[in-house]
Amino acid sequence: MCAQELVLKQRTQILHALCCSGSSEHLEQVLDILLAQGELTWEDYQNTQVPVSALYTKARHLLDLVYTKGVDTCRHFLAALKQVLPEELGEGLSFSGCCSHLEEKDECQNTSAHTLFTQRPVLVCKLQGRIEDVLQTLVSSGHFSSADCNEVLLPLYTPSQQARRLLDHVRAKGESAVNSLLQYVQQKQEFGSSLKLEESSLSKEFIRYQKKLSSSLSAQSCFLSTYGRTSHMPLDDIYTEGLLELAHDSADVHGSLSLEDIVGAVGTVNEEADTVLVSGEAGSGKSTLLQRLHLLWAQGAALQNFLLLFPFSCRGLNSEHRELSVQELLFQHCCWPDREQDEIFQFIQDHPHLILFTFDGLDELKQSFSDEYRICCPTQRVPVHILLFNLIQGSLMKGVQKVVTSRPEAVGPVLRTHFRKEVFLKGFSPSGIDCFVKKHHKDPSVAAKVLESLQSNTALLGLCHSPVLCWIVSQCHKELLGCGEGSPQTMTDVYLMILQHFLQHQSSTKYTTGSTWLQEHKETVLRLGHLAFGGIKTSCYVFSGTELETSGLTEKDVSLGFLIQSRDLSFAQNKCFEFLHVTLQCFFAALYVVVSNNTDQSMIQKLFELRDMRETNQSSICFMTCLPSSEKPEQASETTAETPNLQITATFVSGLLSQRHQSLWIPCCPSAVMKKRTRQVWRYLSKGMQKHFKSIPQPVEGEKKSMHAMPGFVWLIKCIYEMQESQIAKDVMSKLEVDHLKLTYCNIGPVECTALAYVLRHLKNPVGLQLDNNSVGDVGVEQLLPCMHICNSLYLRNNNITDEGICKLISKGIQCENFRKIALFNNKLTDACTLHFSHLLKTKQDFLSIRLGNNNITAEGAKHLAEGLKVNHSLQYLGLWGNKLGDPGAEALASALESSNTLVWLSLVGNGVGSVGACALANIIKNSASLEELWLTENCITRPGVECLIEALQHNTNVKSVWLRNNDLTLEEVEEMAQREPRLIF
Ligand SMILES: Nc1ncnc2c1ncn2[C@@H]1O[C@H](COP(=O)(O)OP(=O)(O)OP(=O)(O)O)[C@@H](O)[C@H]1O
Repeated sequence: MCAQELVLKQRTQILHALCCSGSSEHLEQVLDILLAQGELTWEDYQNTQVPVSALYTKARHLLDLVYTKGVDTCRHFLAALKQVLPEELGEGLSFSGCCSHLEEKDECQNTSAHTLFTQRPVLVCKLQGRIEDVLQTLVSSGHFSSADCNEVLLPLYTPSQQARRLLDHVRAKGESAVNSLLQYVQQKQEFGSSLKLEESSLSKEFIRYQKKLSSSLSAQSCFLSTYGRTSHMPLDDIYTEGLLELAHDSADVHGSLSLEDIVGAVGTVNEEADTVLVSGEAGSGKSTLLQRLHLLWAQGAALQNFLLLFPFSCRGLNSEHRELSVQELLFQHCCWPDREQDEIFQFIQDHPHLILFTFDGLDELKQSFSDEYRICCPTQRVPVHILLFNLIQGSLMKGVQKVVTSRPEAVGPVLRTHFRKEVFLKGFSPSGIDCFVKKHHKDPSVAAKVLESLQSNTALLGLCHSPVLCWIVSQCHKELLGCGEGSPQTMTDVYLMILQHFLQHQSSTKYTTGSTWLQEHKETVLRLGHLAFGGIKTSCYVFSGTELETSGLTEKDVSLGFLIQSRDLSFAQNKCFEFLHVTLQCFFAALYVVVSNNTDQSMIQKLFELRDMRETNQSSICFMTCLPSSEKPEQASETTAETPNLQITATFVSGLLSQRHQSLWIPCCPSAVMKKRTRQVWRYLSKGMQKHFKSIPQPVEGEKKSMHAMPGFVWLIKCIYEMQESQIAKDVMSKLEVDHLKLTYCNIGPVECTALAYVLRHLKNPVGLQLDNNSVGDVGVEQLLPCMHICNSLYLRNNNITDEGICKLISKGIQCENFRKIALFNNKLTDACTLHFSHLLKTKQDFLSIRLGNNNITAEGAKHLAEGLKVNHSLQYLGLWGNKLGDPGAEALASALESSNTLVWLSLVGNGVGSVGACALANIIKNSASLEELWLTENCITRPGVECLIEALQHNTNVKSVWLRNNDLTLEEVEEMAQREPRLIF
């Protein structure tokens, strides 16, 4: 069949292929090609591109046109179509044979204006992303006015349409303007020879490259590395959703974010920035989350608006010592295009919004962030960390979206200004732990036993919110289920369990007592410890064969499974190794510090004093000053990225020196040395705490003495907890004299709650404990119970607490003499919790304040509360704003409180109580001798409701204000009533 017949026969399919996307882009590309080939004249082009015509009309016009022009034009048309829509044509349309006899038209016209035609498709592609620059050149050369520029830049045009309008305008301006444009193009090095590029080869090569990149990503990310040699666990089988929250409150998000939300618009705080930060503690699952994103993209299951995804690991980038350009970075570190490298890179530059870069573990990068050295040229070669910083800031490859992961401590204020938003990864939720354990153990009876043992050991359950610890616990289920009374309580216990698990897995001997297994493997542990410690000191997480040899590691040591082969270093010539997880490296480093006879005595001092340096905000690296200069990393410009791992190491040192583990060391180490090391750690912890307490400012007269904890405080209490030495907790805490302890926004989860309770229970005097805006959760609440007796007030705003947590909290609180106030707004409470509060009110006749704002309490809950309020003679403050009490709820509360002689403050803001509710509440005003403030803002109250309140106020001089803002009243009503009763606040 000839081309002309084909155009006629397949008219419907061709029309559909050109227009079904709704965008005119495909049609315009075909027109560009035909214009370039001289198959269409400028007049033909203009007749087709009549601005007011619909897309289908234009396409039909083109089909008619090429048909009437004859078989040759039809052949060129079909070839152009195939070039623009190769995929489409593979499926629906077949033109085989008809495009094969294309002959290049020998054009001998040689004017510049003619070049605009012949090169049109390439110029359209190349000019995108540079339009403003070109326009500036044309304005400077006097060829364009600002009105011309505005016409080109009309916002309704897509970037490619802007490029076409630019070419058309330039053509209309004459030869000189055309020359000026072509000169501009020639000057740009990257245009050069690529002007001769065949568009068809780019699209084909691009698709080939995309496939290569996605299959390599799929291969890299389909298994989890922690399962290393023990088993191959497909990510799809084990991946469990973690808790993802925005760092900044956002009205449009409640609860956890989805993976796609990470790159979505939700929670954006800086519109100008292209980089999203995912931050989370060690082992919270940041790398795994990125791995999941990569896999989903490669499988075509998510992020499909990105055509290319380039994954980087900062750990891998540390080993790149060459200077690279962006192009080299992308192609050499991620995926090499077999052909058309420059064109593919040009495409990336021209379509930044279709590209995603991910950078895992910014905290592991040896150089700290600095924005001193700015570059914007993608072909400029610079050290890789400078490339990285410029990409993050957006001075390079503006518009490309980037996702960066890091521990929170490693991100300083300057770097933070470059983020579009920050998302916290908070590890597993309680149901996540459940789900993970069930996925890990295919045998449901084993999973059930593991979960049961976690429920009976809530300290361990708290630890399992961290995915890496949940993995260890699941991996060591045999040890866990067999350990009876000595079930792990601390992070150190859990890591000792995995140590024992791996060592015994390889050993033929079965040990019966704890001490023997370590003694047997002491040398191996020390060799691994030496390697780990050397790495932690210098922020090195990847080791060459030579480094393994220097630490004396044997093949057998390596085969134990603590070390795995690095996969980030595809460019490295030789095999490299890394620890299964960086926290395991910290653990081995700590083992080395504790057990080795060779460690410098001052090592412990350096580990613990590092803390002080950070607390006093000195960014110099104390620990590093002790190293030989060859081992020092570059001067940190902002934060010391390596500090978190030194801190974790120090925490493990505290745990390993605990009295509970002394029996492990007796056969390996002289006990005098161990005692000395223990005393040393004890001293530093004690000194650290005292220093912290001394920094508390003296209270202003009349105010309570309050301590706002610095992050170092949380770390110190975690070390004390790891030591499991109640004497040290007692010694330290007896010196703390404050009335209020504030730990808001301190990343307090269940693990930190365990440590807090461990030390706070030794305080001499009761305190107010403020833990607002953390991730305490029900498990954390349970962990706090041992220190409830010392809390006179507890503030737990925004902490994911449910009725279950409240049930435990109240049953303990009732027994605590000092406990008088509780604030729980913004949690997940429902009517079920009010039964417990009612019980509290009935039982504790000295309770002063209950604040339950922004939960899900309805009239039913109000009725339960009323039961308690009726018989309570102490409550002064009751806050229930932002619930759903309605008028029945208000009525129930009013009847319970009307005879209260203690209630001073009542807030029912935003509860839809209406006028009926307001009239009922007026009875409290009428009868109460204590009430001072009643808050009824946003309650749909109309005039009759306010009239009741006014009437009641005439009988009460004690009430100071009744807040009535945003109710259903007219301006005139407000004015009139405010005059009648000045205590009404509108
Ligand atoms: N979402 C998840 N589903 C299943 N397992 C997970 C998940 N997240 C983490 N894990 C387990 O925890 C281990 C540690 O997680 P990961 O390395 O991702 O943490 P990280 O936050 O990147 O740690 P670090 O900051 O120390 O590098 C993983 O190797 C895996 O075994």
